[in-house]
Amino acid sequence: MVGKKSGRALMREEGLERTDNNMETTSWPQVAPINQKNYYTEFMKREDQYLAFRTQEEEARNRMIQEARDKDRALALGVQPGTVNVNDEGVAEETTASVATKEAYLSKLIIIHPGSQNLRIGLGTDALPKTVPMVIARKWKESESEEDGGEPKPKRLKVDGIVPAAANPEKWFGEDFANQYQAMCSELRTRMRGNKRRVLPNSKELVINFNRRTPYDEITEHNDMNRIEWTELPSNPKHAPEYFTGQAALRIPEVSNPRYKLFWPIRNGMVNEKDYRDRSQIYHDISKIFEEAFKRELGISRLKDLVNYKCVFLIPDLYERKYVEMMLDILIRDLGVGKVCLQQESLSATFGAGYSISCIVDIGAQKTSICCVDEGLCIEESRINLKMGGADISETFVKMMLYDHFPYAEINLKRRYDYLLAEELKQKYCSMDEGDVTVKAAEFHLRAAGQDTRLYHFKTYDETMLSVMGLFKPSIFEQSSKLEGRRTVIPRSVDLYDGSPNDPISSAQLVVIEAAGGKTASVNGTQESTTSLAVNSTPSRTQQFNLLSRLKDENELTPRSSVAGSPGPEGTPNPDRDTPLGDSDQPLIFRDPVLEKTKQAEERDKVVPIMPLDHAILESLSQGARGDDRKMRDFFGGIMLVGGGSKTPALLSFLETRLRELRPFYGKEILVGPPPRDFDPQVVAWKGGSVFGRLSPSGNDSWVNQEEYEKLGARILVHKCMFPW
Ligand SMILES: Nc1ncnc2c1ncn2[C@@H]1O[C@H](COP(=O)(O)OP(=O)(O)OP(=O)(O)O)[C@@H](O)[C@H]1O
Repeated sequence: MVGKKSGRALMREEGLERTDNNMETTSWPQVAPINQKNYYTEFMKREDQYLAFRTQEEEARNRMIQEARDKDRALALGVQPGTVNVNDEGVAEETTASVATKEAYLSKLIIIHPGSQNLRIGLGTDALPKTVPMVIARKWKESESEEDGGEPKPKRLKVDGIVPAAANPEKWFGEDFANQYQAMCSELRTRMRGNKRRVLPNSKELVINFNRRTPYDEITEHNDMNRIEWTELPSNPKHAPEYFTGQAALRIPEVSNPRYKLFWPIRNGMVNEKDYRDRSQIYHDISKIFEEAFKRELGISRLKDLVNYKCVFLIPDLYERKYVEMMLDILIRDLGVGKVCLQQESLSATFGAGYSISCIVDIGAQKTSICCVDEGLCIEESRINLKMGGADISETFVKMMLYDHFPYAEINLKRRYDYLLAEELKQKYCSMDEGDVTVKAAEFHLRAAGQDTRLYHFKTYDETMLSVMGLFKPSIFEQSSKLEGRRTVIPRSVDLYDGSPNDPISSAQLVVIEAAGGKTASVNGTQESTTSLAVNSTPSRTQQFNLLSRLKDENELTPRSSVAGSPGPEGTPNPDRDTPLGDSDQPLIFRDPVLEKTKQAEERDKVVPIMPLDHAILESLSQGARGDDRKMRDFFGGIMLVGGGSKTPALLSFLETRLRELRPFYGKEILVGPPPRDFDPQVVAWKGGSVFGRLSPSGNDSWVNQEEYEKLGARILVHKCMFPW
């Protein structure tokens, strides 16, 4: 029987071999293996397999059903619901019913724009947001001004162990500051002379002499018409509230019983790791600030009602993933908001202004962000985040005034009333108009809890302009503490699969960091040499993968710690590691991509990215235009300044002139403007969030609801963000 299989063999093949008692070995049905060559699967290939899309579809279906029901009900009542009627003059009018539905929708829409200094919050029905300080005061053993042995801000340097006497304030801030300040003064004088402005040689002396010898006047409390209402505490300290938020926190007397300390949970547009020791405290502080704002500013007294609300939340353009994840968790899980949608600040500012293409420069309190926006998208590579802003201007203004014998020599920005005073003086007197650089008389009231009001008279000269000029010469700003505590509380975000850092970074930001790395102070205050952080230095994922596979194929994987080309044990070259690959004579260097990315991220974290504002804008523009001259001209013609710092008088025209000087080729095409229609630059981004939130649910698919968040957490953002997550 050659060539013929036995019956038993056939049965074995089919799995039907029977035992001696003639029964099958298994009762399980035998499935023939499928041909792997024609293997095909639809797994994760259709939208309906993703929870995010499925939920959207379900919602759309439910909405349609609801609308049909509403329509039927309205027809039964004799009104035309949700339609547009054409009136006698042929003008389209929305019916009362549809307007009412819209109103109801907007009254359940919350827009939140948090900042380092201010929180802007409002409902969809509000024309403008409410602004509250983004601060919380908690019961503490000492107030912030008593910490560090009462070290004042700006810090007065000690000479031979003691702070120089008030008669010598020029020595308070060190030689470096003094030299820079003097250089800026003479530069300004030269510039003003060049612009045919009158410069009196003895202006500085006039100011110093006046400030040195003018005493203050005292006004008794009952004669002070504008006295401050301080936050009242119960006489029994045991009954004192655990915390205060917003304006009430700023108005707690310094030496209260019990003591309170102010915490600002956001710093430079990121989580404040300098003043906090653990993540949960930051989390709860932010949550409390939002909760109080919901109650006091929006009138939502019961948190459980928030489930019926939607929230548009504005995040920085160059956000940190951990920051965004924390905010989302606070809103959805801790506070119970029904739906949340994330929106980038610059994009939102263009929505608020109604521009389709623009370069947004947002000068806030502690950060200045720059980003080119084109057709509803932030151009990723153009995003820049500079760690400087209005707070630096305030501090530098105070330093310059003190240097020029400011009569209130004890000013300490860590004290609440002094911080508010500095803000007031800056906003009142600082300007970028050269015409304002004259000797001017000024005055202020110093109002501190428990003491009589003092009326100070003083004079200013060029301090008012030079402090703002710091935006163009940021080395005059105090940088030493800007990186304090960085990465001590919140670890860097890493990729779920390979563990490499995955916070977004842009080419423009890398250029800023590289430029700053060579000359700025690092965390420990020492000078660092420029580190190579250029975009091209990082191999792309495909390159890394190809290299790895080649290495694996050739069995040449070197251990992580050893690098090819480094000497062998006795300092001799290691032939195993120095083997050339293919035709190349170069030794193969295997770099662990994850390790390298981590190192680069660590290097970046050690540098304060500061750069003159005008140069940073040019860098962002060139990355945004990507070599397209027409785009470049469009961006140059639409530079919009927003944020509180942009309200400084004449800053726009000064910046415009600087940019035209730097790029004479584009000349008058360069236009720097405020938001249109006299919009407050501080709230234009919030307004854009409101515009975005008003889009009909079918036009906006970036809402994250509670159910999705419970199931997938922050991973849902991959499908929900309009920007790459
Ligand atoms: N009229 C004004 N002139 C000059 N500066 C002003 C004026 N009004 C507000 N500022 C400054 O603007 C800053 C606050 O701006 P803004 O509210 O945009 O900051 P933020 O959003 O809280 O901060 P960040 O953008 O850093 O997160 C403060 O430094 C404040 O002193």
